Amino acid sequence: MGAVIEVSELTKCYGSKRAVDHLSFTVRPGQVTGFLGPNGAGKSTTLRMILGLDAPTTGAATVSGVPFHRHPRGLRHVGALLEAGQVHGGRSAAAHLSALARSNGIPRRRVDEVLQEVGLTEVADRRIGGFSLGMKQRLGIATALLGDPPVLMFDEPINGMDPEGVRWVRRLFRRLAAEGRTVFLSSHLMSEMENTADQLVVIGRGRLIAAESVRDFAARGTRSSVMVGTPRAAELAAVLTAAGASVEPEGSAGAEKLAVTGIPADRIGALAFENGIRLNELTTRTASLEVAFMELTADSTEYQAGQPR
Ligand SMILES: Nc1ncnc2c1ncn2[C@@H]1O[C@H](COP(=O)(O)OP(=O)(O)OP(=O)(O)O)[C@@H](O)[C@H]1O
Repeated sequence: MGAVIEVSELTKCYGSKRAVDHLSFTVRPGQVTGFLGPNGAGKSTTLRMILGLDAPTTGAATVSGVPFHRHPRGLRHVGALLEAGQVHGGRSAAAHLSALARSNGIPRRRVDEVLQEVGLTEVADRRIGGFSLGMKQRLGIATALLGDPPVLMFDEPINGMDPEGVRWVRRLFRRLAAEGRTVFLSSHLMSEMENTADQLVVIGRGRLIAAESVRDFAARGTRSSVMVGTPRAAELAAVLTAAGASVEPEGSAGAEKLAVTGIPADRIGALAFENGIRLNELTTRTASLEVAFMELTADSTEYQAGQPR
C-alpha cells in the first residue's frame, strides 16, 4: 500500500480555545482528498501538526505509520505548501530551490525539472520578492515537488491564482494522484473542490463533520429534488402528494414542472405510469456541493462526526 496520512484523535488547544478537537481521519493514496472547512475551522493547525510544526495537545498524526519528524530527509517523503508568502524575498527562485535541494540530499537537476513543471523557468533568476501571489504559489508547489515525494499537502493552493493557473493546478493535482501519490489540499471554498477532489474531509470548529467521497457528500444536501415535466401537472401533484412527496410547482403555465422532494425518480416514474400520466421530463437534481457544505457547516456543533472513532 502507498503512503497514508492517519490522524487519530488529534487535539490542539490554544489557551482555553480548542482549534482542533478529537479529529480522526485517513487520507489515502491515488486520490485527491480535499480538506474543507470555513475560515478558522482548524485546517492549517491540523496540517501543521501532521508536518510536526506544531505539537498536538493530545492525539497523533502519522505519515506511512510514522510521525513526520521521524522521516529522515522529510522533503523526499512529504512535500508541503503552507503559506506561500513565507519565503526569503531576496533570493531568486532557483537559489531558493537549490539551497533546499542541497540540504535534503536532492540532486540539482530536480531544481530545473520542478521550475519547468510549474512554469517558472523564465523567471528562475528573478528575486522572489517581486513575484505575484500566483507566482509564489507556483514556487511553493515547486518546493513541494522537489523531493519527488509520495505525499503532497497544500494549504489553500489556489489562492491568488488566475483562471488559467487554477486549471493548471487542478490538472497537476489529478496527475500526481494518478501517479499513486497521496494528495491532500485544504480550502475554505467548496467550489474549488468540486472539480478537483475525489474525497473530502470536512471540518467545522475543529471537529470532523464528514469524511467521504465528493459524490456522497453532495448527495447529503437536503435540497436534492426531482424535476418532473408533464402536461397534467395538477393531477400528478395530487398523486405524488398522496404518496408522501412534497411538491412545488415551477415553470410557466403550459410548460409546467414540478420540483419533487421526498421520493426518488424511479418511484415518481412508476406512479405516473400506474396513473396513465405522460412525463416529458424526469431529472434528479443533486444539491450543489456548495449547498451541502453550507448546510453542514452552518452550525457545526449540531452534526456528529461521519466516521466511527
Ligand atoms: N498560534 C495560535 N494561537 C492562538 N490561536 C490560534 C493559533 N493558531 C490558530 N489559532 C486559532 O485556531 C483556530 C483554527 O485556526 P486555523 O488557522 O487552523 O484555521 P483554518 O481552518 O486554517 O482557517 P483559514 O481558512 O482561515 O486559514 C482559529 O480560531 C485560530 O484563531
